[in-house]
Amino acid sequence: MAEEIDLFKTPTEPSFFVGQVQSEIFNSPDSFFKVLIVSVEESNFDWHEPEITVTGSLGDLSDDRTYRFEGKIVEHPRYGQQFQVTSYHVNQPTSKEGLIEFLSGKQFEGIGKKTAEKIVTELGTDAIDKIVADPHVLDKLKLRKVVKTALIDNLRANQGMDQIIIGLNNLGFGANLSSAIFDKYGDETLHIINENPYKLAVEIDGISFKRADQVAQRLAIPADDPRRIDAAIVQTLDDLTMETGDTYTTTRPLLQQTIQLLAEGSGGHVSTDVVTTRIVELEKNQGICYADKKVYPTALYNAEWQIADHLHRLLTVEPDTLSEKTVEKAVEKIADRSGITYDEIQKEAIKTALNSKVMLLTGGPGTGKTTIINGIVASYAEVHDISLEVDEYKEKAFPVLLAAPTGRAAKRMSEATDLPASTIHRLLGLNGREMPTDLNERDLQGSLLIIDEMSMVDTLLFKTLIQAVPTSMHVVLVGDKDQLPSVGPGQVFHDLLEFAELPKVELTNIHRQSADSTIIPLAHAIKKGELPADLTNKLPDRSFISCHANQVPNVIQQIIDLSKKRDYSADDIQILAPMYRGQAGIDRLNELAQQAYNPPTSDKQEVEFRGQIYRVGDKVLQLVNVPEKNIFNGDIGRITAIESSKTAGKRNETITVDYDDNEVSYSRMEWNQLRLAYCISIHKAQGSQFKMVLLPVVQQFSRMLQRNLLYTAITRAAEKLVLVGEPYAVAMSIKNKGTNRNTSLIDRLTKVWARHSDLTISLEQTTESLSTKDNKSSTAALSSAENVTSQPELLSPENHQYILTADLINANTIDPLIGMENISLQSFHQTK
Ligand SMILES: Nc1ncnc2c1ncn2[C@@H]1O[C@H](COP(=O)(O)OP(=O)(O)OP(=O)(O)O)[C@@H](O)[C@H]1O
Repeated sequence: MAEEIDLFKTPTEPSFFVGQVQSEIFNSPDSFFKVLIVSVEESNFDWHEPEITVTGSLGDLSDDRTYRFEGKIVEHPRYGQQFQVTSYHVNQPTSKEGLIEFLSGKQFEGIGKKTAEKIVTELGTDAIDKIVADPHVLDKLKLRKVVKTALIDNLRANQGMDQIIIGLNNLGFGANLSSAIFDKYGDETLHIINENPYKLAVEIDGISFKRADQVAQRLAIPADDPRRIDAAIVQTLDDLTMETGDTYTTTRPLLQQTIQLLAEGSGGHVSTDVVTTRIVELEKNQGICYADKKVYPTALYNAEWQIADHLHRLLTVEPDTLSEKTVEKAVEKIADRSGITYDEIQKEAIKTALNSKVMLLTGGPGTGKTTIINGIVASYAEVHDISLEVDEYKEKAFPVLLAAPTGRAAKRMSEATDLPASTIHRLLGLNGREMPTDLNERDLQGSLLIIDEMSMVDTLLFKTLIQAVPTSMHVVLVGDKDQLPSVGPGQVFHDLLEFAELPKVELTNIHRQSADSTIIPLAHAIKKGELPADLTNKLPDRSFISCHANQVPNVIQQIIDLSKKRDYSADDIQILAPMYRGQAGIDRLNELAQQAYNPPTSDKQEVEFRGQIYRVGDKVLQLVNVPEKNIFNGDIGRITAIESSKTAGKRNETITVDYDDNEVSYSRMEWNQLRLAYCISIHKAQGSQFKMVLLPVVQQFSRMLQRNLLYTAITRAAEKLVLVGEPYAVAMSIKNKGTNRNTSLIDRLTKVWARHSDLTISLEQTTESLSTKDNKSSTAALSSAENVTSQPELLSPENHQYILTADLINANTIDPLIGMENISLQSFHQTK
């Protein structure tokens, strides 16, 4: 990829030339970056060739028009002199007379000389650029609506997109971000940015508050502009919830960190008083939410209520009643057919699933979750007389929907059930890059939905999923409650299991024979907080190699060498670690394993990217969801080909990765989606299992050492587990139960259920009153029933703001470490 143009550098006198596009050498499919050959008809620099190579962010240029390109000549080490474009436009008249002539020409219907004159007098000789950048500049000219629309449309069709790309370029955005911004806002891009550049931080993935703040500085937006402060508050709140996994924070961290973020931004420091006032104002306009001394991002606040509402909606509709005998018979039949004797809890799980609209199923490793998913699907098909032959559903939707949060977990689910399974994102038609506000309802089709690896599902994704479930559908949520919670905010599965009203079953009997596995008993012991006496013993399927953190690389090296002799390939072994840095960290171990499994040779292509070497044959990890290419966060593949700048030229560099026969090609711009995968983080390994797991556990990781992290890592091992490091570190993590995340889901569920039972009582009273013709009490009962809303707000708005303000003042004054100026009581009293 060409280096992105940085227009923040002090501009020197720009060079320009005028010419027509002759041919296109490169056109990036994912951004506006292009390389063109353009004729040179006129230039203000020394150029003696008929053509020049042009690079930069460019729209689709037509080859029968003449353009004026501005920018600079750069010397490319391989391709020689090139013209790097910073701005370009159709070569149009620049004199007043020429422009009037142009605008009153045939192509602008309804504009005569007089109107054209009016436009040029009002807007100047750069009228066209101004109109394209922001059509609202025409408002003051009072043109007829049809004329105005035709003018704008015509100008935009010819150069609207170009102007937007240039505008974005001028604001310092390179080809990639420009493309993301243009995708979102289209023709309105520059207008929206001019009106509120901070929208970029809130709505475009990859643009931070600080970046938006830089743009705002160019637009001379003052430091204490409400748009700036609001954006900083929202970003701080999002950052805090992402860092902690909580769905809310409190006023103190919000106030402190917002002030800090503003001070670090290019706009500079803002007083506590002003920030306090904006927090109150933003809350009033529902940009953030405040309840019970907790501050929520609006999307998360709403999501927790919506999850509760939707679960209630599903559960209030009775499932088709199945007689106990029918269910019993079906389960027996399925057990016979599969040759399994279900234990009592397993039977109960299948029966509960058949008789409940929503059911939670949890259990540790080897307790039969997969077995029971199969049992539920088969029994469901049996009692409802449904065929599970996929071929029979060419015309209609398959009735059983199976999904998991990661591609690998979905694949395992599909292999275990012999039925189609997909990621939740794919099921919902999401691309994984949506902002919370984009996540709307999509009705699913089918009658039974089973989600596996439910502990990985976060609040926003679950809300999107559950709202797409039609009321007639049965839902079974399966997971292991003791595993790590989701990466995104919330601990949905944990909270749902805590809520008494939801049907649930916990599988507790371990069915994988302990003779086959001592890994499973180890996992169950850890789950209970016990340190097994045989932890450091050498057992057939697990061992513990004691060593200091500094020795970990050496020991891992030896294990790899030994395992290679025993025919374990890099695919069979997965090294897991909780941290990237340090001697026993992911980066170091990746380097070492790469050298061991895939050392450089003269015939193997390799490239360097961000300090890491990628070589043909390397095991790599996909870091984000790209459903269009059928690859998902956590997928592991192998590099099959590399086109480096040496072989294909810098513009065509690619890495090709094979993910189980799905070959995916990454242009250089997409290489940041990849990482070496010999060693991956425990979080990334969730939802996957590996033949052999190598797990360094050292005190160096202390901050990360927690029981559920260790438990998750250990349960990834299907056949062999080798722990490497300090036994004391294992003891430490078993002891450290960690803390639950702060969420309000249980509270929302409780309130929604209580509200509906109140409502039932109220309605019963109403019916009774009506039947006794007592109009007075029936009116009261009706109004109390109607008054119940999804998000009960018992306080008046004024009281609510008063409490928030008081809370903010408290947050500032109580903590002597904040070191901020004391808040004046002005805003407090104003609100009061
Ligand atoms: N009732 C049973 N009788 C005999 N074997 C069983 C029974 N239930 C499960 N198993 C067997 O126990 C093993 C573990 O079951 P299963 O894979 O369903 O558990 P799981 O909870 O999904 O495990 P993991 O989370 O480790 O994948 C399998 O080999 C399965 O066939």
